[in-house]
Parts: sequence; C-alpha cells; structure tokens
Amino acid sequence: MAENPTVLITGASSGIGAAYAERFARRGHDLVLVARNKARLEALSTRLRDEASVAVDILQADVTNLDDLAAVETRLRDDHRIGILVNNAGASLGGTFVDQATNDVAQLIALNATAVARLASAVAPRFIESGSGAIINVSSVVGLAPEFGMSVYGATKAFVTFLSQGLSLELGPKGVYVQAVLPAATRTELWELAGIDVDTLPAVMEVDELVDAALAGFDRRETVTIPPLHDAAQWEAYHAARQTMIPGFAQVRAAERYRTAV
Ligand SMILES: NC(=O)C1=CN([C@@H]2O[C@H](COP(=O)(O)OP(=O)(O)OC[C@H]3O[C@@H](n4cnc5c(N)ncnc54)[C@H](OP(=O)(O)O)[C@@H]3O)[C@@H](O)[C@H]2O)C=CC1
Ligand SMILES: N[C@@H](C=O)C(=O)O
Repeated sequence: MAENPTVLITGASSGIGAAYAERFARRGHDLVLVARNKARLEALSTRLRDEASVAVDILQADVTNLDDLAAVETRLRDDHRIGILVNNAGASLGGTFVDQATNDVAQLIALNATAVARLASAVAPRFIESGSGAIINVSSVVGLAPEFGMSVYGATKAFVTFLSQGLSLELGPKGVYVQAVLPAATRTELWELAGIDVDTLPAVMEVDELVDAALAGFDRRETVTIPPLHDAAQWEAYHAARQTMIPGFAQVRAAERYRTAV
C-alpha cells in the first residue's frame, strides 16, 4: 500500500463517517466521500481541502440502490489510488420486529449488510493483487447482544462482525488488513432518525472519542476493536470460549441429549 493511500468512506456526510474523513485528512490521505446528501458532502470536502490540503472527491450514492452501488464498486475496482475502504454507511430502525414494516427490514439489510459485503467484494481482489490495503467495517456491540431488543439491526451488525473476522482470516495472510469496529451508543443523528432521543440513553460516547479509539485499534492492526469495552479480557474470554467449541462440531452422532429413546 502507498504510504498515504486514498480512503473511500461510505456514510461520510455525518456522524462517524464524517469524523473518519476528518481524521484521515489530517493524516494526509486523499479522500473519496460517499453518501446521498451532496450538499453536506460538498461542505465537508471544501473544509477538508482547505484545512488539510488533501484532494477530496465526492461520489453521491444511495448504497441501497444497485445502480448507485455499482458506481461505487467500479470506483473501488478501478481506482488504484484507493488503499483503504471504510464501510460505515448505516442506519438503525425504531420499534420492535412486529412493528417494523417488511420493506423497512429489507432496506435495513440492504444498507447495513448487503452494501458492506458488495463493496468489500469489489475491492478485495485488487487489494490481494497488490498485497496491501485495509477494510474498516463499522459494526456495533448490538451485534453481540440480542438482549438489546434490536433484532434486525443487531443481526446486520453480527453479519458485519462475522464477515470482518472471516475476511481477516482469508485476506490477512495476503497482506490485506480487515478491522471490525464495534461502537456502543454514540452521539450521532442515527438515533433521531430511528425515532429515539439520544439523551434518554444511559451512556453515550462522543463521535470524536469513538473514532480516535477506533483508529488506535486500526494502528495496532486489531481485528476487532470495541472502544467502549474497558475490560479487554472479556472479549478475549468470549473469543476463546467460541474457539473451544470448534473441534467438537465434527461429529457423526448427535449429542446424547438429542437422542430419543426408541
Ligand atoms: N451512533 C451510534 O450509536 C452507533 C452507530 N453505529 C454505526 O455507525 C455507522 C455510522 O452511523 P452514525 O454516524 O452513527 O449515523 P449517522 O446517521 O450520523 O450517519 C449515517 C451515514 O450513513 C449515510 N447513509 C445512510 N443511508 C445511506 C444510503 N442509503 N446510502 C448511502 N449512505 C447512506 C448517511 O448519509 P446520507 O443520509 O447523506 O446518505 C450518513 O452519512 C452505522 O453503520 C451505524 O450502524 C454503530 C454503533 C453505534
Ligand atoms: N446504532 C445503535 C443502535 O441503534 C447501536 O449500534 O448502538
């Protein structure tokens, strides 16, 4: 990877994506900013060009629209200056599963899961060929906790974390770094858009703190970065418990507790 490769960031018009754009610009990276709100992208790009003297391109796209998404995929395939993909665009959905309209459920999966996988898939072959590159996938702690009661949102984020871990195993040995970032509640517009007052939540991290911590994990080349998790040993224990089960999955017979007496 070039020393300061161009960074393509989805969902860069606000919140976590805009903070990533600012941080990478300050580090001297040129940027390609992707989102639907062109006016916001233009305002951010003007500011970053002035403040950080980097080149900033805008790609207006709704990543749930397959034509728009194809344009982003083409850019990732063809633009050899892009060495880092930040898969950040995402949303939440208010209400319980039965309150959520079926089309809204499908739309959330298209945004939070399908687009993430397609963009990673578009860029991975080129990164492998160059033996370098990085993919940052913004997931969520909700993907670890069905108890939070956000079933579809959490399922999309479990997908993103799993995809990242799998891609890390597949692409890591070929020189490509993959990171999953798992924020907990962070002060962005996402909450209001999902109909939730962020100030009613018990603890909320500011965006700058979240992205600085995520980038500390990036610089250490962590596979999974959980900025709000103070006790890192808890994640290690969870990871170790899961790995302990793996050798036991190869069995000819069902477990004793499932064998019915005949
Ligand atoms: N805030 C939080 O508490 C947490 C957030 N996250 C994750 O962080 C990521 C960023 O969210 P956050 O910054 O909080 O929220 P914001 O609502 O501030 O930002 C979401 C970004 O995604 C973009 N976006 C939304 N829909 C689309 C679309 N269809 N096509 C293209 N871009 C889209 C928005 O831009 P535009 O509207 O211009 O298209 C915006 O730039 C998400 O993946 C979210 O799940 C994870 C854990 C906690
Ligand atoms: N985006 C939040 C939930 O809606 C979260 O991931 O915590």
